[in-house]
Order: sequence, then structure tokens, then C-alpha cells
Amino acid sequence: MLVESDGDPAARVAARRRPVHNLWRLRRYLRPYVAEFVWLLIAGLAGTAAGIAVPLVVQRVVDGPVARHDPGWLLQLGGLALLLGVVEAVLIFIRRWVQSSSAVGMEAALRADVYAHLQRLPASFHDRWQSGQLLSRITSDLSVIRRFLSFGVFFLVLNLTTYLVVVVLLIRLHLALGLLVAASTVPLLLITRRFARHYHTASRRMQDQQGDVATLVEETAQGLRTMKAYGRGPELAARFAVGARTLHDTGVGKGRLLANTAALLDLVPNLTLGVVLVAGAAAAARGVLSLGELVAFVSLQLMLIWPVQTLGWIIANAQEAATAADRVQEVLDTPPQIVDTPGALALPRDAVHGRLRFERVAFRYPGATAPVLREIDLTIEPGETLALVGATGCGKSTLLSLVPRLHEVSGGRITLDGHDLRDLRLNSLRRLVGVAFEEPTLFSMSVRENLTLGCPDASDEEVRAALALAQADFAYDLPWGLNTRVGEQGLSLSGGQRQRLALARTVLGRPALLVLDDPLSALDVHTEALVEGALRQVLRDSTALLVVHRPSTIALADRVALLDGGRITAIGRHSELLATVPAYRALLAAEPASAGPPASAGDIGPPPSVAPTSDGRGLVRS
Ligand SMILES: Nc1ncnc2c1ncn2[C@@H]1O[C@H](COP(=O)(O)OP(=O)(O)OP(=O)(O)O)[C@@H](O)[C@H]1O
Repeated sequence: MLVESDGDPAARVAARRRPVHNLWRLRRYLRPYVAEFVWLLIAGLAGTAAGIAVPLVVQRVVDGPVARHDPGWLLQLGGLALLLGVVEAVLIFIRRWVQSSSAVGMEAALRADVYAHLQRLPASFHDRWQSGQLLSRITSDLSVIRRFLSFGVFFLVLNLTTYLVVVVLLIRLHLALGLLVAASTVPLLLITRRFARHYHTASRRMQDQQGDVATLVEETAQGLRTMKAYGRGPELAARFAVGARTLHDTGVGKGRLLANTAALLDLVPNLTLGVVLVAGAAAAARGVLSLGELVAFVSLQLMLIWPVQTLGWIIANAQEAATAADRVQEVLDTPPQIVDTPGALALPRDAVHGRLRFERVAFRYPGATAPVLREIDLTIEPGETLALVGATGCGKSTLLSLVPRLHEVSGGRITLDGHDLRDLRLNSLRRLVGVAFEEPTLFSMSVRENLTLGCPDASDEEVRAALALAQADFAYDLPWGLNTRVGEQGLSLSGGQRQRLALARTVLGRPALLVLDDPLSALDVHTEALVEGALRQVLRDSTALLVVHRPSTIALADRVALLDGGRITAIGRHSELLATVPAYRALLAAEPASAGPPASAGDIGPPPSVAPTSDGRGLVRS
């Protein structure tokens, strides 16, 4: 069942599902370490056995050499007790040494899988999920799971075994007192059951709130400039304080729950110990129990205090791990919807002509009531450049995102040279399509790595050509040239520089199809003219779909399509639309640069005489 939680509390309620089952599902990450785990357990159990043997040796010492005032065996028994102590210490050391490496290995493998899965999930998933929630799942939740799978499970097995063995030994030493100790398990079970129930709810709440705080921090870090510019620091600080306070309160509540339970778990064995001491002393006085047996009984019983005390911690750890597993599985269980179909094709670049066709394409965002795009019929011929214009929010970027299949069409189909895009391999399609988004994202890596993101094998010459084409030669003048590491989102560069680098990245490898979202928006007039000239060259070789806002950029296009109300309402040459489509004229008139209509595209072609055609090639008016 697909359950999604995007940080919205209502969604989280739905997402609370089968935490223990989800934890169990992670057992495969333990598989490579099974042998190690078995050895660990053997070392742990042997260490515990050595520990348990000490009181039994002491019993022999008290009832033998001490009771009989005969030091004959004292040295041997004392030496044996000492040896057992040393063996126990060595085994504990070996266990801890082995434990740390396997634990980290498991966490790393799980983290790699979650990360890889996040990469496969579609844009719509990332639209809905808060990044802080994902961040907390891949960091703190995985650490919690690691702690449990490595330490929690181990101590659970070790402590339960110790408890059972010691109780059996106690019953064998003295039936009535032993049964009394065994009976004290009942209140322990009741206490732990109640604790587990309450702690589970608190853990889930706290882990979700950690995600909320991570989201707040991430948003603040990303929007630092805007926030400072608007003087919104205090408001955001107050919002953060509320989130942090809520997290703090949940943490305190959780801590108190654990403290109360730990106190009760302490009380039960200590009360039992008191009763045993009194009843045992009376039994020893009556001669029913030897002094050595009483000492051994009490020493063994003392060995139960640690496993019982740690029970609260282990259950808390198990609950946290179970909720963490639940949260991680929410991500892992989300199927990547945009995947290769069986038998998907890989088209070689040279075999692609670049005829892009939208056939009655419709698109609706998941969860939205109305479609953003409907009945889009559009054909872009090989080598042609089509500009998409429309009012803000009408769906231009959405339409572009359908080409590299960042979103999947909800109806109709898009074809490239007659192949439905869904029949092409995703990596092949994405190599054929060069995309530049409105917001040029650069990653925290070198300029070269940023440039070759989609084309890792690009040669220095190809990189140089792409940079020249995008008028981005400034990259060579950066302090370490192309090896200069640009900050997160390229913050150390200007908007125009980032846009030009993003453009160079897009044209690198000469993609068959170019999909550009307002490629000249962040450029000054001088650079715009240079980039426009360069773009004109690139566009000559590729089929291109451009979103443009400014009439000056429309000059790059052979034809223009007007998107209105989710439909293509007019398509044709700029001059034709300008002369015949009032909505187009009005739209351009609203643009700041509309005073001077472009010379090239605007002045070409006759007035509207082109009749509408079914394939969208002619002039279509609504
Ligand atoms: N991830 C999303 N989930 C849900 N709705 C979205 C999402 N992205 C965009 N929308 C909605 O889809 C509509 C079209 O958005 P889109 O970004 O495609 O418009 P646009 O024409 O490119 O706008 P602009 O010119 O301002 O860039 C808008 O109403 C927007 O609110």
C-alpha cells in the first residue's frame, strides 16, 4: 500500500502503520553481517556465562574453604574467579570492537539505498515532500535504526538469555525464592507493555518534529538573502523558536516517560532483592539454605538488575528504531512512477531528426482538481524553434517539464520522431534533451563538474565550445578556472553568470532537443545580445521549445504558440499573431519590453492568411 506523508500532520496520521513489520523488513541489511553477529552473540553469551559462573565459584569458596576453615582450595577457586573475570573483560572488548564496524556498514548500505531511491522518485514526489523531512529520514532516522540493529538487538538477545538462565539457576538454588524472582517478571511485563505503547507515539511525534525543524533550518539557509532583505529575521527566528520549543517539549516528555519507567524497572528487582535477603537469611538461619548458596543467590540476583534496568532503554531504542523504519519505508515504499517500460528504446543521437509532437496532451498535478494542460496539439519540426508564450501561471514550465519526462502526461502522448516518449529509455531521452530551467541550479562542486553533469565524458574542447556558445568564458577567469568550486546554488556567482553556465551545460553534447525556460531572463542587455547571437547558432541545429517572456527573445523563434487556459489558442509566426490575435497583442503589450517589437521574427511573413491545420503547423486561433 502506498502511504505518503509530506510533513503534513494529517498525512502523518495516515502514515502511522506497521512499525515493527517495517523494522523487520530491514533485516536484509543485517544479512552480510550475520556471521559477525553470531560471533558477537557467542562472545557476548560467553562473557555473560563467565560472569554468571563467578557467583557459583564464590558459593564453592564460602561453603568450602571458608565454612570449613580450610584454605586448601582457596587459591585455586580464587584463581578461577580471577580468570573468569579476565575472560569476561576480554570478551566484552572483542564484542565492542566488532560491533562498531558492522553497525556503520549497515547504516551506510541503507543510506545508499534510500538516496538512490530518492533519485528515482519523480519530481511530483519532491514537490510534495518537505526536504527537511527527507533530510531527517536519511540522517537521524538511519542512525537510530543503526543503533538498534547493532546494539539494541544484541542486548535484547543477550539480556533476555541472561535473565532466563539466571532465573533457572535461582529456581535450582532455591525453589520458593527462585519462583518469587520469576514472578517479579509479571509486573515487569506490564510496565514495559504500557511504556512501549506510549513511547511509540512520542517517538513518532518527535521524529516528525525533527524533520519540521530541519525543514525550517533548510528554508532559512536557502532563503537567507530574501529574508534579510525583507527584514523578516525576527519572524523566522520566532517561527523557529516555536518549532524548537515543540521539539524540546516532546523530547522532555519522552525523557520523563523513560525516567518514570526506568524508576519502576529499578524498583521491581530491588524490592524482590529485599524480600529475598530477608527470606533467604531466615532460610539460612533454619539451615535450609547454606551461606554459600545465599551469597550465590544474591550475587546472581544482582546480575538481573542490569538487564532489567536496560530493558527500558532497549524498548525505547526499539520503538524509536521502529518508527524510524516506518518513516524510512514511507520513502522506500513510494514507487518511482516514471520508469523505463519493458523493451524501452535507446535512440542514438545521430539517428534522431528531432520532430517533437504533442498529441492531445493533458496534464494534471497529483492532488490538483483541475488539469493545468488540456488537449495540447503541437508539432515542432526538426530544427525548428517554437516559442511558448502565455500569462504567468498558465502552464508553460509544466509543458516543458513533460518533454524530459520530469512529469508524466495524464492524457494523450508526446512523440519524438514518432516514438512515444514513454517507449524511450529515460537515460537515453534525457541525453537527447537539453534542459535549462528558469532557476539555474548549480551544485556545490567545480564549474567543470557542474557543466558535465549530463555529459560526463565531454572533452575539454566540447566544454570550451559550450562555454563560448553560452558566452560564459568568464568561467576560465575564475580563481581556479573550471576547477573553481561554486557554492551551493552557485551563490558566489551573479544571476546572469549562473544562467550562462546553466545554458552551457544545456548545450554541451549538442542535444537533439532543446527545452529552455526563459533562457535570457537574468542577462543584462549587452550579454543578452551576445547570448542571443550564440543561441541562434545552437538553435539552428536543434529542435527547440522555448518559454519566453520578452518579445526580444521571441526573435529567436520560427513560430510562437500562445498558451491560454491550459490550451494552445493560437500558433503561427510572431507577426501573424501580432496582427490577428488580440490576446497575443495584449499579452505582449503587458510586457515591459514591448515598446520595441523584435525586428526579425516580428517583421517576417505576411499578414494572417494561413489557415488552421490539424497538425498545429498553421495559424490556429481560438
Ligand atoms: N509542483 C506543482 N504542484 C502543483 N501545482 C503546480 C506545481 N507547479 C506548478 N503548479 C501550478 O500549475 C500552474 C502552471 O504553473 P507553471 O509553472 O507551469 O506556469 P508558468 O506558465 O510557467 O508560469 P510562469 O510564467 O510564472 O513561470 C500554476 O497554477 C501553478 O500553481
